[in-house]
Amino acid sequence: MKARVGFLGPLGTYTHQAAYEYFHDSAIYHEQKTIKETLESLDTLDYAVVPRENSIFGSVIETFDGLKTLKRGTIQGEVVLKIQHCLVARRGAKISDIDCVISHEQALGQCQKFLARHLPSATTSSTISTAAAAQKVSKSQSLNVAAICSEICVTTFEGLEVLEKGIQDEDSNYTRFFVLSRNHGSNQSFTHVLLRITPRKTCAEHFDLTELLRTIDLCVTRIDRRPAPVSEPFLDTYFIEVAASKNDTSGWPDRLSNSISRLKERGHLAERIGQW
Ligand SMILES: O=C(O)C(=O)Cc1ccccc1
Repeated sequence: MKARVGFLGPLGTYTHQAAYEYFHDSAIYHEQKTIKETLESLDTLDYAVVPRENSIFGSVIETFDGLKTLKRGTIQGEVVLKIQHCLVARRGAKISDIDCVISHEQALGQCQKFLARHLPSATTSSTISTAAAAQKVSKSQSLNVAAICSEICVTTFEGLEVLEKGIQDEDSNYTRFFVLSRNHGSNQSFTHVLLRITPRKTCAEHFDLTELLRTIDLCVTRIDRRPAPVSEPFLDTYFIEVAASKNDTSGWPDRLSNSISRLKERGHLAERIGQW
């Protein structure tokens, strides 16, 4: 039976491309409206794919906000995609006609230099995804609005054409995506783990992040931080990615379990929300 995979839709998003890169024809793809809904789709689907971070614009906030309260599923893989953005408008529009550019905030952020140089007086407006922006331009009658999206959108939606290709601020533009699975996998040869940690409330003047990292005592490769889902002001949830070094794969699952136990002993909320 084919796996059922939820992704940030509609068809033509980069997340859709990342999902296809991972599952190819072995899956049936189910588009979801938002990143939050994509993560929640694990209630009924087997897998979900969401964007994690971009090499120009950084972490995808909605994804980490969704992971704060993830109820079902774990991260079991990642996909890295090279991203080439296009400026797309209704057929017949010229770049000088454009007074409004719409896209996902990540794509707008990755093309800031292009927009400042070529469309300095255009307004920008964010959409739920890049393909949602292309779909909106396709449905509109206006020649004054353009979307930033993948070239694929020109064949996915009617009446569109590419005004400019490769408009991202750096030629080298990559996005990492997480692949989540509804069921916990049995893969024992993982090299990456994502920990979700909400530190215990501290009476001290400052929360000591160095102490937290010392307690973990593993190779930390990424730290993301979002406000914790509690009413306490300035209490944060940390997403800490740890990786095994090449010559350290054998004992590392045990060292990881020990780290999590130590964190819990010190009163922190600590969970493993992915391993791949
Ligand atoms: O909107 C999309 O196409 C996405 O998949 C999110 C995104 C946006 C910009 C770069 C990478 C991922």
